[in-house]
Amino acid sequence: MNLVTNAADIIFNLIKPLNPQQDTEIVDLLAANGRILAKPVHSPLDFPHWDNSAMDGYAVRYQDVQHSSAEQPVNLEIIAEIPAGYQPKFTLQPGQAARIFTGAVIPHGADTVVMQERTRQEDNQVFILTTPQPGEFVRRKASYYQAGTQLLPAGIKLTAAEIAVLAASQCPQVRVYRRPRVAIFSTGDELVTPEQALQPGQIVDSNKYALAALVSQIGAEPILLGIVKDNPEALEQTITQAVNNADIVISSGGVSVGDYDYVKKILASLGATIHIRSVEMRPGKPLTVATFPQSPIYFGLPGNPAAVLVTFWRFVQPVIRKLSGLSQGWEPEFVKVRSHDELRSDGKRETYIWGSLHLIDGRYEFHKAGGSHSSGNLINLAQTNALALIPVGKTLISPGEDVLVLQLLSF
Ligand SMILES: Nc1nc2c(c(=O)[nH]1)N[C@H]1C(S)=C(S)[C@@H](COP(=O)(O)OP(=O)(O)OC[C@H]3O[C@@H](n4cnc5c(N)ncnc54)[C@H](O)[C@@H]3O)O[C@H]1N2
Ligand code: MOO
Ligand SMILES: [Mg+2]
Repeated sequence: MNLVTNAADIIFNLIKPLNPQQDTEIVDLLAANGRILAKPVHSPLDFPHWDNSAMDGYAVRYQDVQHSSAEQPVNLEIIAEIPAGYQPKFTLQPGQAARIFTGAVIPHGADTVVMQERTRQEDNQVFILTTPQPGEFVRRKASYYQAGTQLLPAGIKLTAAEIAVLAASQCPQVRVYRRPRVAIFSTGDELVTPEQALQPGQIVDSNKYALAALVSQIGAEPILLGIVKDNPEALEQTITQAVNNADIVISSGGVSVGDYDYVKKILASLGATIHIRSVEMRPGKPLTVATFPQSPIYFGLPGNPAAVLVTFWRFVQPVIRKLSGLSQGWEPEFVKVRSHDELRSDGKRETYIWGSLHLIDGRYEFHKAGGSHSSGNLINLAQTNALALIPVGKTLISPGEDVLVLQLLSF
């Protein structure tokens, strides 16, 4: 049995990210939200594109106004007005000012803007009531970004700010990694779909829905292969179909030691290399991880619904994010917070307890979900957003004590 951290090392090292040459596609910027940039972007534009004003006011020559004050204001002749969107065609001479507005181009000769609240205008004269800083309120050409240098590196996730940057640099389309394809199926003779009437002993296949939501939430494409009976031939057929059509395969159920738990046997018979057979964690002990030559990775998640969610968050989510081309930040991140409740474990396996983080007086606090923490109980996982971790060897975390928590970020 592997410790959780050893299992994580083994699993995360199995993953090679998608190929930046072959595994990419071009998408419109409006469809790029959440996608991973596959190629660094360089822009031929400087930012700002030209010297421009940060304020509504007057463009002046600093030399003219360097001794100006409310008591002894310098007055300048207003020779022009420059709204945003126009290129001034004159050069400001000594003793002159130009009326200017935010975003408008600074005329030749001017080097400083005085905001209008610090001036007084009379006809075509402006009185400067303070001494500005040299260059004040001028947004200098190329001071934010220099044309030709790297604007955005490959391997980052595109969200609002990155998409705005790409739009501003006139990239209406962008090359991103394709979405990883993730095949999902559930195993078990007892499983039915939510539409089917339940017969005695049956249970709805909720794992499919949990996994489909998790996979799409992190930007991958779920391929839903349905319910497979606890039958070696059926399993063999579905596993073969899955590994030939996906980057990652996720099954749930059938990985423990029962007579109908066939997944490990079938994986071995199909020539897979099994890297993980069980992990010292609760829930999730019989987690099984294998690789096939034609597919990066197979996750046999334990069937219990809570085990599915916990093992997905701890192992599968980072794998999908690493595979998807994210160069940084794909690993699970634990934060230390105060526990509001008593948390208990038998101390034998690393234990994950679901609950939620609450902001109390500016500090996060972990609140354990009420109800049963059995790995068969799915109900109280609803509306949780964090998993608290009790390490091997520790049996109790008291209220007020620090605890490590995995935040269940949606993306
Ligand atoms: N003798 C032992 N028995 C068990 C052990 C053990 O070490 N020795 N481990 C237990 C642990 S821990 C877990 S976790 C489960 C894992 O079992 P399997 O992965 O073999 O899963 P199944 O037996 O097929 O199902 C377990 C449980 O989950 C329900 N289930 C299965 N699939 C779904 C689904 N798609 N949607 C909703 N619920 C599902 C299933 O009905 C069972 O109740 O093994 C323990 N046993
Ligand atoms: O690992 Mo199992 O999920 O504890 O019940
Ligand atoms: Mg079983």
